[in-house]
Amino acid sequence: MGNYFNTLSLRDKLDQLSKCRFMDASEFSDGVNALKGKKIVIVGCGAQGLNQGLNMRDSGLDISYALRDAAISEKRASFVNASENGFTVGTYQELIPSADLVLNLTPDKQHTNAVSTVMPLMKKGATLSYSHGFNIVEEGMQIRKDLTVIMVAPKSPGSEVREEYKRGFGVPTLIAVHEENDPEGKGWAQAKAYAAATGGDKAGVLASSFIAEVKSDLMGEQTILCGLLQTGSILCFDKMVEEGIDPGYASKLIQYGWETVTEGLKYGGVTNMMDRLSNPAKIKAFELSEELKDIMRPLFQKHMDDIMEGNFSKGMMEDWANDDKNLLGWRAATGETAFEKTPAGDIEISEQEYYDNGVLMVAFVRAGVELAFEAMTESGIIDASAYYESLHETPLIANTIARKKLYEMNSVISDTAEYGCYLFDHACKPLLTDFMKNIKTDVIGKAYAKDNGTGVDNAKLIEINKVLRDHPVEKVGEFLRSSMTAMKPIV
Ligand SMILES: NC(=O)C1=CN([C@@H]2O[C@H](COP(=O)(O)OP(=O)(O)OC[C@H]3O[C@@H](n4cnc5c(N)ncnc54)[C@H](OP(=O)(O)O)[C@@H]3O)[C@@H](O)[C@H]2O)C=CC1
Ligand SMILES: CC[C@](O)(C(C)=O)C(=O)O
Ligand SMILES: [Mg+2]
Ligand SMILES: [Mg+2]
Repeated sequence: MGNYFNTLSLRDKLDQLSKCRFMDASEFSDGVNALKGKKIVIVGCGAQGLNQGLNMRDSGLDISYALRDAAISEKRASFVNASENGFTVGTYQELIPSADLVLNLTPDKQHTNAVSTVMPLMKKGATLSYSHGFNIVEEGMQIRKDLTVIMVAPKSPGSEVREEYKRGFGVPTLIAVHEENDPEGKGWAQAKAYAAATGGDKAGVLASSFIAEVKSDLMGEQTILCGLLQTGSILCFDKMVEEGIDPGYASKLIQYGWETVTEGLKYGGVTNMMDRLSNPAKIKAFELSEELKDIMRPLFQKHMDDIMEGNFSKGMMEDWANDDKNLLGWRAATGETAFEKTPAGDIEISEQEYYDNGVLMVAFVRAGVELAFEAMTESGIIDASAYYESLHETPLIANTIARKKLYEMNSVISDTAEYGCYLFDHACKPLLTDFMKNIKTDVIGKAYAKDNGTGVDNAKLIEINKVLRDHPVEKVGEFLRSSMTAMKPIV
């Protein structure tokens, strides 16, 4: 075993990275039929395992959970989650041999161990599925040649996979078939049915590759999705308190502010989010985000390069082998931040006030979305995938912060994402020290002056609007959102 991506020629690498086709709704006309009546066994009942299973059962499929013996005998959270939701739960020996489709939804760190244990028990010709391709791409896991290997990767935390499904919508999903494991040619039909069963087809599905999924997923989660939201939360909170804003107000503005401003993003892209500001505030947010882009661009590019070259996965696997020393230290430090420890105050903040008093947060979101999108597409990742990984998923992660701050975000996302989030955050905060020295409460904590004495420079405003609307993330976003007809408001 070794890094599979690094064994490929440059030509093959580029070919795999560019595999990403937006699927037409008509390709899902067969719904879940390819899996109807099949025995589907999920290994692991955590963030993705439980929520995907609930959606798939509601879509009419036969779902049960195979858990480790100790999880059953000790009645661990996974056992309680599955059994209290009325699913059949059994040991590997009891459930895996008769399974037609096994969903490996254990943490990535455990994949080699879990797959090595489960694979010998799988019947000939069965299918093994992943929701993230790290084990295949970064670790080079080899799967028995009679087994079909597919991937159905929701571009969302597990909790939101369920919430969006209950709203009658879904989350964008990447599907793939491992080319080395499709002996019966049934992989694509099963992956499509699985994506339909989780509701993914309502939001948009990309027919992609394991490689394209891994490289884009790691980049999104480390930078804009989790890393930058963590950095932005901590810096904005500390600044407000330093400048005399009531800590309860500051805490609330951030905890719920990301969710509110990124709801505007989800509906109408960066353009709509920025349009929610007054014209003077929009000009200010644009200027701040341009500055942020210049400062943070090298860091975004470094993360993309490290992911592509395998340096990121190597470093994280070294931490796995070192009992997660870095991860656990970073997790503890996050729990000690003032933002995390200050409860949101019992103060009414209107939807518009989140925008008006959160100009810097809007600037962070615009800068992060555009930088992540640019770094991904410059490295060969297709624009639709980069859009889902940057712009569309940011509000889904923001929803988790609204529930219980950074603790909730970092608990709900995968261990891989959590590691990358801290790695980015620890590199990003020092980079922004000088930038933050010039920040005052006019852009975070209080409303930006409607007219700061100079009025609005029309020519400048027109130019800014053009720059925002002409960014490639806005172009592809307009196309992808046109098929999201079932999207429902959250805020
Ligand atoms: N978190 C998310 O929202 C997303 C995750 N993904 C991907 O989905 C997959 C699952 O991630 P996630 O849902 O976060 O995982 P979780 O950490 O939530 O999964 C925990 C589950 O895995 C079980 N488990 C842990 N170790 C082992 C092991 N060695 N053998 C068998 N079972 C084990 C646990 O059972 P036990 O009770 O026995 O400990 C528990 O049921 C990953 O590939 C991840 O990258 C993709 C998109 C988003
Ligand atoms: C954002 C992190 C993620 O990739 C996800 C929820 O999509 C993960 O691995 O948790
Ligand atoms: Mg992801
Ligand atoms: Mg991930």
